Amino acid sequence: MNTGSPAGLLSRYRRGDFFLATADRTLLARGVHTAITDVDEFALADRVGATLRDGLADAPRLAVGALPFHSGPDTPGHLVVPAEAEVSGAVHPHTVAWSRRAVGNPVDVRPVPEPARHVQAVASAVDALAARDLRKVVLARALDVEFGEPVSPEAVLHNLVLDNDRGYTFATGLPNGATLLGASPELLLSRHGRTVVSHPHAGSAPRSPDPDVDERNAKALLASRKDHVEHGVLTEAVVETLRPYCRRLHVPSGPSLVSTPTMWHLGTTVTGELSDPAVTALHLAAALHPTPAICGTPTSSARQLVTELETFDRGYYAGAVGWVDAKGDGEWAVSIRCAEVTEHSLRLYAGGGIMPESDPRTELEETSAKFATLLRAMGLPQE
Ligand SMILES: C=C(O[C@H]1C=CC=C(C(=O)O)[C@@H]1O)C(=O)O
Repeated sequence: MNTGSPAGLLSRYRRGDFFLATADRTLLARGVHTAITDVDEFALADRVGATLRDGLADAPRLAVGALPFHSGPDTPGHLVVPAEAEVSGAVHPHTVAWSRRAVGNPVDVRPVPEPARHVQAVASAVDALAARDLRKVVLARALDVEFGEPVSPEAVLHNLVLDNDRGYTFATGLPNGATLLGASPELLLSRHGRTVVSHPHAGSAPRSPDPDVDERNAKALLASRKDHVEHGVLTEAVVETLRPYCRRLHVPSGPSLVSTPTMWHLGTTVTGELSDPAVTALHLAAALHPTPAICGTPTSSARQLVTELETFDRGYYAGAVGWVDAKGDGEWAVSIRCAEVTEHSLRLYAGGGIMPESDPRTELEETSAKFATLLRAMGLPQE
């Protein structure tokens, strides 16, 4: 694998490439040596593992790509062994002097569904929680932004990197030719040797430009029983999934406050030591996905309710984006705070966890606040 300057990697990113910037690493992968798609995520992990282990004399020994929210013939898990890959240190120390890139003016911005319909869906979800014995469900909505001219994913990604000096800023090509790009705060799973880490996020409050309001929002989140229960459901599921794979697991006694430029969240860093070092990062990501951060509990009835109440297909939103190498190491972020980019348009996605106490209007506002990550990178005002 080649090394280059982190800023050089971002400037060389082009539509269709894979790019991931984290707190300590920048990865750019280009071209396709071998594409591997599968609707079964464990089969995908096995096939990718076998391809990488067999040795690739003429390609980097890693695979990059995306898992969808729900696999199907049109949205399979999709990984690529790239033709070339470059890795370097963190990009963020280099971005201070950069200026923003222009993205252009949209000709149309359309919520999907209409906000009033999302409010109704949240109210129906609250009723369904009790009727179907669900602890939590995550409902999302979309925002379609149309441009009169071809839109530049390079410019949006540049601005996302500039805005987000933490978390996981990514772009990846999808099997339908579109690009998924975003800046997620949430680590589904990383594996380095025997060490595995997951950083589940649930429980939200918007950031505010007014420091007093901002602090008040953070304190209210830390004190909110509803958000702690919502977060507890998630951490419990992550811990229960990882436990059989780990000979040691460290789980903090409670969540801590996590900030992004647009949101406050509750997050818990779960750290484990693998019993069997042959289990790859992609296999563990497949085991964890979909967590209650983006689906609900119990998983299958929550997923059923999502299908009934949402009016659009999530595609690769609320899936995972990342890489795995021949050793089985890798890093997978939950694909939230993201958009699917086609030639002339972006579809932005945002969701929120619905609990029995959820207020439909507040849940609508939470999704508006979450859209701000992408809207800001596009130079557009908050919805
Ligand atoms: C589902 C999303 O966020 C998840 C991650 C953090 C907090 C969340 C919440 O408080 O609802 C969501 O579980 C999204 O951004 O689309």
